[in-house]
Amino acid sequence: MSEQAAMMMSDSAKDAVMHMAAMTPSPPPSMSMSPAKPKLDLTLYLVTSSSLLPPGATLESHIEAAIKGGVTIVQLREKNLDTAPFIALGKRVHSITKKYGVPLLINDRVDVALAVGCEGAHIGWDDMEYTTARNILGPTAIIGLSVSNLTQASLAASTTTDYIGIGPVFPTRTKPDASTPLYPSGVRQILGLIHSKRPELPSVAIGSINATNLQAVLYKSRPTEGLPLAGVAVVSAIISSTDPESAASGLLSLYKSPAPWAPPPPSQSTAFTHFYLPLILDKVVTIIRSIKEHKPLVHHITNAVVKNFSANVTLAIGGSPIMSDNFEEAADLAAIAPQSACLVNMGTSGPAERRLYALAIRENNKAGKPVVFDPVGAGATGMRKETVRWVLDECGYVDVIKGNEGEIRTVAGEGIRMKGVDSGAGGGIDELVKVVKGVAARERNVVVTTGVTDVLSDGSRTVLVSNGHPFQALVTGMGCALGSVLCAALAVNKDDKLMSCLAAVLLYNVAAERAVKRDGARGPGSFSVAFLDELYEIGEICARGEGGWLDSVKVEFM
Ligand SMILES: Cc1ncc(COP(=O)(O)OP(=O)(O)O)c(N)n1
Ligand SMILES: Cc1ncsc1CCOP(=O)(O)O
Repeated sequence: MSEQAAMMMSDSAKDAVMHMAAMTPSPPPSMSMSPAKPKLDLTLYLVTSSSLLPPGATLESHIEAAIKGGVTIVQLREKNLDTAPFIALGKRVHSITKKYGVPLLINDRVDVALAVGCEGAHIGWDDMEYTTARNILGPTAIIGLSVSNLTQASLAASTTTDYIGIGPVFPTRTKPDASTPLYPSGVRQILGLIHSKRPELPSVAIGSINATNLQAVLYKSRPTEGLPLAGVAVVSAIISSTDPESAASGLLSLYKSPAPWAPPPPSQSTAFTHFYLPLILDKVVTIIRSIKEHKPLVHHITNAVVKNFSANVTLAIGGSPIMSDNFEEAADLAAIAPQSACLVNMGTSGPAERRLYALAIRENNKAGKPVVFDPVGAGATGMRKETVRWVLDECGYVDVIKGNEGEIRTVAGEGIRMKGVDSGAGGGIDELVKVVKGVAARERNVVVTTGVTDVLSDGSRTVLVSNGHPFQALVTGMGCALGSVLCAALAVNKDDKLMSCLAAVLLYNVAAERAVKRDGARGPGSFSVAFLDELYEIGEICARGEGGWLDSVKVEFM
């Protein structure tokens, strides 16, 4: 179809042409858009929307600047243009993209793509059916398909599409009619499904991706098996910028650098790989000694009930506690100390606290400082469930989630209701292990579940710890203050987060056992004082390089 023909045709005539093309089993060579399939690099995918340009900017100059900044593929997505101006714009833009060897695709309008003679089209579920588009554009055109759920992903992966656009990842103002946000965990599920159907098929994510969340999207969406995202697609992050070249180069450099919270390659964190107990306990001692040596800062965003006890626990192990709910110092606190971590405990949270969690998590992510999230009472109210979802889906990355069984089951999505904030009970330990592993794999972090037997997992390695004492359940703040110890251990040992958590849990629970053996620990009150003494004492023992206190550990590796 020629440019003129496409411009002059009514919609029904166009449909008729498309329909005829659909009936054609293989396209005549003249319909092919280019002799060979252009190289597809989805790394940084610019999707346009002229309406979002800053005042005075032109789409052409913006696209050229963005390509100079590193954009690898462009999609012309202009919802309000009639056919003739759309084709004219397409031709102008194509003359730019061709200069840089960057493919240009047209959104929705296969006829416009054909008239422009560009490299292909991107089509959604309300647009032309894939086979029809392929028949019209020919085998060498690049054609991408949108998917917003598993059913669409399954259908799209059974076509010969060149790539899949998964979205929206987050809520976005750019596409008011977009489906429910998938968040990185939903993208991950879709990637898993695509892998099972077409293992080589590349995908990009789209929907409010920007410099703040790009690395979290990449990291959290990465499936255990199969291809990770082949790129990210953005509209406003580049189009609305007054400096599109820097916006693009900034995104590209974030894309190419490892996330600050990503653990080093496995060869550097060997200690926990073979579950060799003496080696592991050696490492536990080293971590506890290191807390005393480096006095890591633990920024507590925690509930009023437990602040005092948490500060005392942090001090007893050699850390440096700061309790701050101040928006204005969250960024400084994340950056100020060479070794620090942030505890986000949602014990008493409301809308203001939620905004603070978001800020603190982002600032600590940026600074490469670990974040521990304690979803206190997660299942108790709708608001708490929503806070959990929001922290995990929208606030960036949390390195560790720590909670009791009921809380972790809620995080897993079981939605059980809890009475107050005490532990809920579920099935047996094997079933709990499955849940804990599942959450850790989904979030790509470490999950610590406290109970008579604590279950720690990073999604592939799991360890059970059965130390501790029933008095722990009778002291307010005892569960929350474990978050402080986890933070201190993570701050001094980021290489193997599961190992840091194990060190914290062993220190905490062995201290509890030793506390009840002390003279005078008659009940919860005297126990809590003796417990602080024991935390301190074990730190001193570790500082001397001694590991005898670990003789009583009850750990099982799975
Ligand atoms: C790369 C990429 N992925 C998804 C979309 C969304 O396409 P669609 O569902 O057709 O919605 P509109 O863009 O037409 O509003 C996309 N455009 N690009
Ligand atoms: C086209 C599209 N498809 C899903 S979300 C979206 C819009 C993305 O725009 P932005 O990057 O500005 O959120």
